[in-house]
Formats: sequence, structure tokens, C-alpha cells
Amino acid sequence: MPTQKDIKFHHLLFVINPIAGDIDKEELEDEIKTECADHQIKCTIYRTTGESDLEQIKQLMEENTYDAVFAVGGDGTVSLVGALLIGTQTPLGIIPLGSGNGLSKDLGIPQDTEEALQLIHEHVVRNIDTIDLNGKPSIHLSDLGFNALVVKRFCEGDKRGPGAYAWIALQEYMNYEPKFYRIETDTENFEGQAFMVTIANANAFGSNAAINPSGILNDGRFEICLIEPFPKAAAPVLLVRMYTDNIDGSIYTRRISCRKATVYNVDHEVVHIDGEPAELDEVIKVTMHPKSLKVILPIPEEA
Ligand SMILES: Nc1ncnc2c1ncn2[C@@H]1O[C@H](COP(=O)(O)OP(=O)(O)OP(=O)(O)O)[C@@H](O)[C@H]1O
Repeated sequence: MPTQKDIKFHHLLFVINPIAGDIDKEELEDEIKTECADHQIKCTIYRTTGESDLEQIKQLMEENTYDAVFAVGGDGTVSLVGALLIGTQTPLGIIPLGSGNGLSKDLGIPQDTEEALQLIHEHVVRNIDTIDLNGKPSIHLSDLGFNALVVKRFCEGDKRGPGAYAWIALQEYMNYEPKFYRIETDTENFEGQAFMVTIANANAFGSNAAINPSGILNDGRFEICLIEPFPKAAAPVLLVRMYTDNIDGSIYTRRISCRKATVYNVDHEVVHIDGEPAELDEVIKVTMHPKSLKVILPIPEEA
């Protein structure tokens, strides 16, 4: 078991999103600095601004050698950092502090900040798959349709946190009409209307709604999860199924497991990639990159 219990980190980069999850990060920043100083680890902190962060972090990574880069924030911050680490030997660490923290939950990373911080000292490094949509990396879940619209409205608004997200979802649900999609994959095809189409590398949204409960993050496959048009009265049952890992039992859902896909977004519906709104062409090519990202995980109990 290649644990890194005794492999010491020497230099770490922490990418902190000051606005993620509506939580003050100053105290945490001090804790990170103290934790690193106490263990003779050099620590560099980069605070995101929401503008040209990718370029700035990339430059830091080119000019320095980090043993790992920790994303401190929500799924957007994880995605930002993860995108720069795909295909490299540098592992991604996560200190979850966003509104949802979907990927960190799917990876079994402690949601408690103090516990997550201890991953600096005791952890295993594992490789996970990533996918890309027209060349844009996705590590977690990407959507076309209803949820992508909610994500877009959430990002446009100034309120953070799960409550704000749920409120927008409720408002948008009242008037949302399913859109038309054509999907070709190496296993099955689909053509028709859907309420939402999720391109899933992982399992559950940050809200814990499991759209792809049986997805595996390192099996070289991804899933296209469809929610087809359903009567309004079926919505509560669908929601309960999502929160009880039973979405596949619904007559309104369909799941295609595949290694590559082309999604024709005929109605030009909005898209998000890992929780961030994205601009993509009508034809979306989805490509799998098996075990292309190293991640820092807690040591499994059986180890
Ligand atoms: N200093 C900043 N000011 C304003 N926006 C920022 C700043 N830093 C990052 N952002 C924006 O924050 C968003 C990413 O937020 P992140 O996903 O980390 O947290 P969240 O939305 O609260 O959590 P989650 O994605 O888990 O729901 C990006 O859209 C990014 O542009």
C-alpha cells in the first residue's frame, strides 16, 4: 500500500478562495501557516480573485516545485487547481470549504477542516480518471439542462451557500421545459427530450443528490445520466430517489456507461462543468483520460 505516511512534504501551495461557501478564511489561513511552520513545511498561499487565477497559479507552478497543491474552497476552486494538475505528478489536495464540495465528498475527504488539514501529514495518493468536454477538463460532474441553469443563476447571484442554491432551483423548476438532445456513445445512443443530462465522472452533487450512485472514479468509464421529461407530481419521488442512491430505479431516468461520447446540444441549452458555467459549441465531444489525476486521500481504514 503506497501510503505517504512517512514521505514528508517540503513545499505546499494552498489555493484559497476567500468567498467560497460564505465562510471567513482568515483564521484558516493562519492555521495552515502554523500547521506548516510546526512541521517545517514551506507554504505558499495564493488567494483567488476570480480573475486570471488559472494563469497566475500556472505561473507559480512553473516557477516553483510543489509537492502538492491544496484547493481550499468549493468545487470551482477544486476544478481550477485540478485542471492544472491533470497529467502531472503533483497531487491535488482538497480542504473543502465551499457551498457543496461534491468531489471531496465523493473522494471520502473529511468535511471537517481540521481533519482535512491533517491530510498534509497522513494520506495516500491515488490516481483518478478525468474527462474533457471539447478540451475543457471535468473531474466531477457536468450538466446540460435544468441543473446547469440553476448553477448559472447561482453564479450570477451574490448569495452563496446551499440555501441560496435550493431557492434558485425551486424558482427555476416552476417554468423549466425539457430540451432536445442527441447523444452518441461507444455503447448506446439516445435521441429525445431530457430535463437534464449529466456527464458524470463521479457520483453526487455537492447537495448529496446522487445522480450517478454507482459511478467509479478510476474505472476508465464515465456515465451519461438522463432525466427524461416527467410529470410535476413525480418530482418529489425523483428527489427522494436521488437522496437515497436509488435514481436508477426511476422510470424517468436512463444511464449510459461509456468511454467516449458526442452530445448534440440541439437547443443550445446552458452547460456547466464541475459547477462552473461553460460556453461550449453545439457539438460536445466527451473524452476519457484514465487515471490522469493524482489525488490526496485519507488512509483507508483497512490499511
Ligand atoms: N476573490 C474572489 N471574488 C469573487 N469571486 C471569486 C473570488 N475567488 C474566486 N471567485 C469565484 O468563486 C467561484 C468558485 O467558488 P467555489 O466553487 O470555490 O465555491 P462555492 O461556489 O461556494 O462552492 P461549491 O462550488 O462547492 O458550491 C468561481 O466562479 C470564481 O470565479
